[in-house]
Amino acid sequence: MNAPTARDALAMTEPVTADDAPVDLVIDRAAKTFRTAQGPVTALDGLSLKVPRGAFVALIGPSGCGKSTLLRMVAGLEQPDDGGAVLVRGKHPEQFRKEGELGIAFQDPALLPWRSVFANVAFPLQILGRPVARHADAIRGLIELVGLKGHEDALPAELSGGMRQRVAIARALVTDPSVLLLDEPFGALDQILRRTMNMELQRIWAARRTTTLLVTHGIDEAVFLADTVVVMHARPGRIAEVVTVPFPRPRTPELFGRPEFHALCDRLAGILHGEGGR
Ligand SMILES: Nc1ncnc2c1ncn2[C@@H]1O[C@H](COP(=O)(O)OP(=O)(O)OP(=O)(O)O)[C@@H](O)[C@H]1O
Repeated sequence: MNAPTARDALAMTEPVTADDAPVDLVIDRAAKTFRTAQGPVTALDGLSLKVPRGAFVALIGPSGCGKSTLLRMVAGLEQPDDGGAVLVRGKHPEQFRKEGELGIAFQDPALLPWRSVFANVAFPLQILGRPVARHADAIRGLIELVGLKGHEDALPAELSGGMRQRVAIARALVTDPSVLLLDEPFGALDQILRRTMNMELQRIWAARRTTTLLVTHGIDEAVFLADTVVVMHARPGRIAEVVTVPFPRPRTPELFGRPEFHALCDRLAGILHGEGGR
């Protein structure tokens, strides 16, 4: 494993936003090399990052740079190699997840087809052994929050792709998690629906201020939603630059057309393609 770069060290020592919020997520020299039949594949190479409570952080980078591996580590689904560590609110991620403190939504909403919207949203509570009946009002409130009021009894097959993603987001929030992990949650949606979902996600995040880590291929989506964009490079996966997004909230769709928005997207694209971006 290589030593962390100066940039990684900077990202490690400074939270990704400037305020004094407590740190929710500490990623310390996280490295991951997979042993495959074709030889070792280094997905992550000593990546360090701190995320303060309530922040919205987007991870962008080329395919294969280790974004999903990193998210899976934060979810406790993958262990960092020796020498690295991930802590969520001071706890091991797996413990944090098992306590229902982590909400997770991936590109495939993976709803249970025989269960209604209500029952799908309730599912993580059942896994944790919590009584659904006692949380029924909260579940209905979440379904309303994601804009699906009136669809509580619908089956996944009766919903559009965007509606299914909203169910997945409601399900990720049902345990009232402290940290939300989203891996390309809108990747399968068309551009118009994606923008709508970006607005929805901003509204949901503003209502709850859950610390959020979003993996996306969409530079515009990252800039629209995040306080901070972490740009990664591939082979091996590491941080290229941590960029603060200066636009005030709430952000409206009109931001997508503004010159300063395009300028920041261009800068990020430059960093992604190794042009420095400054
Ligand atoms: N379980 C695994 N076994 C072997 N190699 C793996 C495994 N998981 C990931 N990799 C490899 O690690 C590297 C990083 O994969 P990862 O899925 O984290 O990248 P990514 O940035 O999320 O990619 P994408 O944007 O295409 O989803 C890739 O080269 C991938 O092939």
